[in-house]
Amino acid sequence: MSLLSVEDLRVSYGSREVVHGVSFSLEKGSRTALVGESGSGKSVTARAVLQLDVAARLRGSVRLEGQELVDASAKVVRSVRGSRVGLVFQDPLTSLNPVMTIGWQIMQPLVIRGVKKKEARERGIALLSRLGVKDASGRFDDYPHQFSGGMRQRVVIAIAVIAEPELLIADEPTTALDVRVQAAVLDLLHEVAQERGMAVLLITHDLGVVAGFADDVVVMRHGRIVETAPVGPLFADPQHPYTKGLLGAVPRLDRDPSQRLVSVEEIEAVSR
Ligand SMILES: Nc1ncnc2c1ncn2[C@@H]1O[C@H](COP(=O)(O)OP(=O)(O)OP(=O)(O)O)[C@@H](O)[C@H]1O
Repeated sequence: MSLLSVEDLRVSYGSREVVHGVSFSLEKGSRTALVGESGSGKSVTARAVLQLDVAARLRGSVRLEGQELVDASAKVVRSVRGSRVGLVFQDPLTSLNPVMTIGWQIMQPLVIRGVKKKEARERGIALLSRLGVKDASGRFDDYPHQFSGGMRQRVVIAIAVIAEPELLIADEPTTALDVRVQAAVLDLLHEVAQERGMAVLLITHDLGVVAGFADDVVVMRHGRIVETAPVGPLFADPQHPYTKGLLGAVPRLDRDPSQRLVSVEEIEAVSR
């Protein structure tokens, strides 16, 4: 049985349907990237998995290890959120509480599950250190404003994974960071996911980050999936014209410099 199985998921806001029946699945411990240009429905799809948006009306099926979430009670969905499925969003500042120490925030998912404070603290410091924060014990009682953007995003990841969820949904987790920090944070996320056997659904518009991170890629466009493939075949031999266009728009060091990049208008034209 798949860890996450999404079938014919439709999402509407009022009378406007923005996701038109998407289906994909994630196996335990696997990493899938959901890619597509801005507005293609990636975030709406990811948020629908955990019903984070009260205004969204869902149809279809979202099952976590066979358990249907679309028509589940709010209590069931709440119990899945944060414990079985962790979440990381783009902006670490809005994800953190500015008046609580980062240590307190990292410990919370454990403390509310009955772990003693001393143990929660030790596990929090070890995880923060694993995520590349130097002097993690000395900095555990700092406040978010005392951390740089890259460090804050490590804190957000620590909060999301400390209770060892089976699945992490990471929506553009590094977009707000500079390129060097982006790569470091994604590498760490990859390592921590592997160590813990945690599956990851990574939402990104950046195909450059997909190659080193994901096993499988789901390409969305205009609220539909246009292609699903393992990462190797997708990069080597994309089937859909839109995917070809997306790949053609990625700058590569090994590209023949005499060839231009493909523009978004050209992608639109070729896949219309
Ligand atoms: N709360 C909302 N109410 C109404 N429409 C929404 C809402 N959230 C998203 N949409 C619409 O759904 C469509 C898909 O948006 P979504 O945010 O999923 O795109 P995306 O692929 O994640 O793009 P981006 O990378 O820019 O976040 C867009 O047309 C957007 O305007």
